[in-house]
Amino acid sequence: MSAPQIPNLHTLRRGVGRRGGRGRGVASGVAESNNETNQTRKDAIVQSTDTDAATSRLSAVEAGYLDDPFAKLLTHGGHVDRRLPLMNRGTYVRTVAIDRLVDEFLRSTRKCARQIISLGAGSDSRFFRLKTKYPDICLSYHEFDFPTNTAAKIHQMQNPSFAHSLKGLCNMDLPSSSTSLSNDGIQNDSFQLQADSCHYHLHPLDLRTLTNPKRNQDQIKQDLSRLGISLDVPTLLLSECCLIYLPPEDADSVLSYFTSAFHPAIPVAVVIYEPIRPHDAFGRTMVSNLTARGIHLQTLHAHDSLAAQKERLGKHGLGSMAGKETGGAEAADIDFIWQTWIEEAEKERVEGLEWMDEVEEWRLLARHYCVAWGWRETSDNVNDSVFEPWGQLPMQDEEA
Ligand SMILES: C[S@@+](CC[C@H](N)C(=O)[O-])C[C@H]1O[C@@H](n2cnc3c(N)ncnc32)[C@H](O)[C@@H]1O
Repeated sequence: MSAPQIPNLHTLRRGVGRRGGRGRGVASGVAESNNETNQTRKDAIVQSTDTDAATSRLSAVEAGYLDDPFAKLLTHGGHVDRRLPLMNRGTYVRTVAIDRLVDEFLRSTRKCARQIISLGAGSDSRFFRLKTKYPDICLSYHEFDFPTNTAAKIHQMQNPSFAHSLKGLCNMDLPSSSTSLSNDGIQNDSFQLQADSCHYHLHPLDLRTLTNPKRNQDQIKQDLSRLGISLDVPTLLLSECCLIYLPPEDADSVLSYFTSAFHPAIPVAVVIYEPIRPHDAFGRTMVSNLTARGIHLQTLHAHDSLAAQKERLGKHGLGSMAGKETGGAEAADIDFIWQTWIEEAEKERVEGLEWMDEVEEWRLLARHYCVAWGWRETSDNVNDSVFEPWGQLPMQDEEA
């Protein structure tokens, strides 16, 4: 959720604004360029969405919604103008919802090693927050993003205040060797941090390059092992507003690439956060506002509802299963999550942070973003289940 994405409610009441406008101008200009320049330009726009995400996070932190000392350190410039209250609340709910799923995953795998793979992680600070919250955690955390974005993140990390916080809060040191921080090195190699059994890997990689249909399962397993990804530990794959920017077939291939590499006996889960419901007035205006900025939510129409998101997860082998294999696929919108996942006292705290005039807009906006989560595992008994707590979360039954 970022400010220019919010449709103006007055416009909605009068009817949806005309499509085109600035978007058509941008589109025709781009069409005149050759394909490569065209793609580079489109990619640059997608890469820049990380600035929206990072500045929204920082705004929510500075307004008191979230406690995240790393948000400022990982945001270029370290300062943002305050977002609207409904934006701050949206960022808050999105973050705590994903944190809750991640926390349950970590809690139920506490006795063993586990792994999180974050697609299009951008400037996300989740790994550092987790390491601060669980100092002795045994976790491999892999982040993927375009080289431009991983380079920018490493640049932010080179700031002495980041190194200081990393040491103080996470008991981790930045590598002293300049090789892993050099501009040359980061284009090809992943950047790594390590403290005891906790590993952080930052991979500069365009995810679309993983979608080569000619690579067979053995080659994929070799690729993953070269990246340091283990195929024998419980793994959570996270796409927080990333796969939506890929062509639908590429987004599907990326999900298959990761989920199919694991043996069925290894617990595997996917968490996705992205917009939904593009067909109503608010959704159409949201899409058209983004199109005007050159941003195309490429998978939005393919996975446009809670049901479609669950079906998508089911197609990747995450969902209800027979016999020893168990699983599930669920989805809930941000409005539902705000109402049912957040405890009353915490809701009161959040509501007390800022006066929100735009309650109607908030609900509309919140109904157009969802979290979807799917899992599979093999367990004889509920006590061994990694994902049993996920099945206990309040579920949204219907498209309301
Ligand atoms: C809206 S930002 C979200 C960043 C982060 N997940 C968060 O929620 O704060 C989307 C991110 O996905 C990344 N992304 C989109 N397409 C990608 C691709 N093909 N390969 C790697 N990263 C990609 C972008 O570069 C950007 O950093």
